[in-house]
Amino acid sequence: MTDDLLVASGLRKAYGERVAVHEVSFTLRRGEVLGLLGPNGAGKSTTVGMICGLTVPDAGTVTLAGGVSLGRDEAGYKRRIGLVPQDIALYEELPARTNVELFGALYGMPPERLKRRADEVLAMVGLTDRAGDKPSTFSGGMKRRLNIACALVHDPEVLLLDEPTAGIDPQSRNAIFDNLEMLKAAGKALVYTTHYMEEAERLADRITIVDHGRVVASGTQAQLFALLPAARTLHVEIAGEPDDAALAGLPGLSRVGQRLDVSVADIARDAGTVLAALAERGVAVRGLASARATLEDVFLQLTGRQLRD
Ligand SMILES: Nc1ncnc2c1ncn2[C@@H]1O[C@H](COP(=O)(O)OP(=O)(O)OP(=O)(O)O)[C@@H](O)[C@H]1O
Repeated sequence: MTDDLLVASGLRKAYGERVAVHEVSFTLRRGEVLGLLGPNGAGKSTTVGMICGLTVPDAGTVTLAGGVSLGRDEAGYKRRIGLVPQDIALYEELPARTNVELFGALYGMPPERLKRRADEVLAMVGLTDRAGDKPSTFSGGMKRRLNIACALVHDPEVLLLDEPTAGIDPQSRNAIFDNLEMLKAAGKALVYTTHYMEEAERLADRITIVDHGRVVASGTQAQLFALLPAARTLHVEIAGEPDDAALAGLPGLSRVGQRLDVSVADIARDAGTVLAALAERGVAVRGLASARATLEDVFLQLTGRQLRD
């Protein structure tokens, strides 16, 4: 018996000769945000499409708790899933409230419940005051939030969000993150696709890194950072021109002009050792800073490439 709410197993999709998703598997639990992190073209949208039933996989299965799958009970499956697509999907000239109600009607929600629920989801995304206005008068961030409200109207257990912050300002992005954190606290399970490692770091409990349609690593942030040879980099600013011969033999060190970057596993333990070794070699230190490893470092370590172009 597992407490997985959704299990995606061996998903594969090719478009003609091009294989968009080779083999993607992951699990999702209640109250969890799973980050699907990967560069443009990694296969994230195709994967999301297969989970919500918009794209038919060539192979693989997606099963919800209770054994419900698209093949066995399509309507039952879709009622439990909400999708916030990458491209905003709204009727621009219909009021925000009508947009939400239309999405609810697709799921056959009875009118009374739909009315109540439309109020709830519009409040949730902070659009109560604009419920009677048309999306054509909204900012990009407000449209994104309305799209989230539409995806939530039928009260799904799983919410799939495909790059939901594309093209919006930082303030709107924070408003969306607040909404998502609230949903998570309410026990919803979220799949959040992004190529922004900062977003995955902030929101995700577990992260599945995809590249070229394959899962290259999966785990909590701590588990992913453990794949790196060092958890932090120590930046040491030095005086004068260092003698490379004097620096030779110091492990994990690289020099960028008058800055030395030293990879260290444990800052408290290793910083003193590094400084002592430099003093011993007659290298004068003018400044010291440290930076923690990021998911960008993890991606680089695993693929040899940057996450962003
Ligand atoms: N309908 C389609 N027809 C043909 N090729 C497609 C189609 N959809 C996606 N692809 C290709 O599949 C690969 C994966 O695309 P996908 O959109 O899933 O990636 P992504 O990780 O979501 O990228 P992005 O963040 O840029 O949307 C790409 O090479 C893309 O060109």
